[in-house]
Amino acid sequence: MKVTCLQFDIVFGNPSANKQRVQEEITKAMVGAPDVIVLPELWTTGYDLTRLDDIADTNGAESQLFLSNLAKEHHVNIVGGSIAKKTDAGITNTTYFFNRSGDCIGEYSKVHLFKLMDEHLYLKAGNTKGHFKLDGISSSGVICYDIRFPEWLRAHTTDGAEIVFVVAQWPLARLEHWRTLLISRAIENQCYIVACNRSGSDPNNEFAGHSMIIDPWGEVVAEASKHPEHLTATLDLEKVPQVRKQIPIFADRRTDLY
Ligand SMILES: O=C(O)CCC(=O)C(=O)O
Repeated sequence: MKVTCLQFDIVFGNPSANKQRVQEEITKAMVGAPDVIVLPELWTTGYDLTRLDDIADTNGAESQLFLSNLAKEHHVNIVGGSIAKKTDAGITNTTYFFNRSGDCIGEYSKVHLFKLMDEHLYLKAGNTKGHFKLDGISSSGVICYDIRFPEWLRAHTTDGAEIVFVVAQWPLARLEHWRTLLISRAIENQCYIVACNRSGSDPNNEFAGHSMIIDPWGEVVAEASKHPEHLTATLDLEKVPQVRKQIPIFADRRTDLY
């Protein structure tokens, strides 16, 4: 399974400019014939939280249609980063997953809101897991700050996830946390981690880039620079059962104690 993360700079508070950008980036990325394209967190609006009421996508409908059409047109699976989804219950930071036919095969709203970037003041937390099947492979998607909660990713891998996609706007100031947390989540869950971060900056933060693809042994298969780029790697999914057999941590867990 060949995966490409689209790491790019996001235009602050400008969904139409960002959509145009994503359309161009996906067209460019398809030259390498990936099976899966991954976008970063809040890629339509950026962290323009004070204006979300005006620029969030009602029911996520426009973003879903946009991504579904791209998936269909390019015959590619898309892990749709995340967008600000507005409903009567409030605004959530929501990711959608699409198969090659353009069907939406899953949806996940960030469950851990990041207070350091004021998310709790503008967003509502989700309450469900982010599972989906990608070309038959059990996969999950989580969002940025979620990676600081090992029990949340564990809950996905004990349900069977073999690939965990992470979409993010992770600041440069904590780049080493990003790298260490992602590698740890891969080692402890013996799964592939495919993590797509943005690059560039907004009025409040400079972002780290450094999208990463990590195998179930914790080896970094590919890592981007700080700058906009497409990060591609081929996942060898045989490695998941191999590593899980070699060190059987799922069987050895003491669920009677914790
Ligand atoms: O946990 C962190 O340091 C960064 C998290 C973050 O930027 C986010 O969740 O958007």
